[in-house]
Amino acid sequence: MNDVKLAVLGGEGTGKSALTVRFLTKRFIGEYASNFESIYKKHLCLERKQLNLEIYDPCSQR
Ligand SMILES: Nc1nc2c(ncn2[C@@H]2O[C@H](COP(=O)(O)OP(=O)(O)OP(=O)(O)O)[C@@H](O)[C@H]2O)c(=O)[nH]1
Repeated sequence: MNDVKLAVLGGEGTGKSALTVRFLTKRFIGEYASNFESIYKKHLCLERKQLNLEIYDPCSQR
């Protein structure tokens, strides 16, 4: 089992949360409460390897 940690980086309002949630749920959700950071965890199988994926989605500084 491999652990993979991923951070989503980008400018304010560029769609970091939308991209992350779409990857995890296959759905586009238009609006978020984006004033807090989130860590998502997902278990997946990629090329026959089991992965524990942790995705860090930071909130922009305002
Ligand atoms: N039409 C469209 N709108 C998008 C897309 N991705 C993001 N948006 C919109 O762009 C806005 C910002 O998206 P977020 O995912 O909140 O962006 P973010 O980078 O996480 O924002 P911060 O954390 O505030 O910096 C939201 O209103 C989304 O609905 C897309 O692929 N298409």
